[in-house]
Amino acid sequence: MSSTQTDDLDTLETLESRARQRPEEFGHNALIACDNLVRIYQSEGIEVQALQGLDLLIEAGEEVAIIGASGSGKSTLLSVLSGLDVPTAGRVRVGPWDLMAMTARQRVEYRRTMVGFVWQQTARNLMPYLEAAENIELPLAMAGVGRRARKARASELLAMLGVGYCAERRPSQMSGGEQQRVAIGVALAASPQVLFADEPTGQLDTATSVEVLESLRSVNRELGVTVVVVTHDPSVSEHVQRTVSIRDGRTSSEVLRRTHTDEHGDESVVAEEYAVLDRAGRVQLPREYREVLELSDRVRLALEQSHVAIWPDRSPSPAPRQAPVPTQAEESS
Ligand SMILES: Nc1ncnc2c1ncn2[C@@H]1O[C@H](COP(=O)(O)OP(=O)(O)OP(=O)(O)O)[C@@H](O)[C@H]1O
Repeated sequence: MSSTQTDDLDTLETLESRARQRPEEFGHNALIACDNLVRIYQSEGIEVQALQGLDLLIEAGEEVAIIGASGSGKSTLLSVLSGLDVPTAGRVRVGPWDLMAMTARQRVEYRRTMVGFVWQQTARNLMPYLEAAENIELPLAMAGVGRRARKARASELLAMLGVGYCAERRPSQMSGGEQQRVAIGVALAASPQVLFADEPTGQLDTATSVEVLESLRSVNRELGVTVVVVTHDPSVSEHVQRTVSIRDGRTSSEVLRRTHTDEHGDESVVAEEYAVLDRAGRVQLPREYREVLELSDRVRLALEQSHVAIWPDRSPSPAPRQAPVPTQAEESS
């Protein structure tokens, strides 16, 4: 066999083995991966697109707030992530669970073991006729955990959440903030990897809200649980490392808070805002920017050394470095 033939065979084998390999899934390292999620509701013959191709990756151990105006799609996203609703299209995975392909039984198992929930309405979180410790013990009893282990888990969680003194109180004997902190304990009873909180401070005053948010932070730091808070309240972002904004059913921007140490060793928290670039290269420009520069329909793009510039269509032509905007055929090639 000539060397050219051998080379050809090698190439064929390489090609075949490459074809057999599955392409790496979007966000395969993330704990939560939403890939191009679409959720369309049909209501009286009218279609509402609540999620319009939403991409979101959350790593294990993160503490994330998802914020957005009313109608932006937050509750829809939370229903999907909590296994209550199935999206119309796209992919969604939480840990090993493919939420698009779960059976009804798997859905129950997922909700019982993988994730915990805290809802806005305190009445939805706690049994009114049970004491705080009994509320935490209830899901453990249902899972067959022995009495002594249940009691130990309840007092450990109540102490960590700073409400050990409420152990023998019923919900009606506790403040709204205390009830929500006990609710966090109930959500954590079965040691889930992820805690979802839907407007957990919606019914609380500012000072009490801060206490509840600090409790969520200690859950994240001390137990390593990934915490996802969904809210319309932008001030929540001051209490979490990462805030993802949803607009029109898509992630639009993110704020990351990092601790910065200066040359004197003094620490300060720096918050930086980022726009989200989706997998197709789309960026949503903030409305304020669009309004100030009257950007609409068509804009000019230019590739600079370290950034991309955007001009309104009516402005004079930018410098010759202007990047050619690829045609659709070029983009998809
Ligand atoms: N079951 C449903 N049937 C029809 N339309 C729905 C349904 N649920 C939500 N929608 C619509 O989908 C869009 C997104 O709603 P969603 O509740 O997810 O937003 P949200 O950001 O959680 O709002 P809010 O903060 O007010 O709860 C809205 O236009 C809403 O009217």
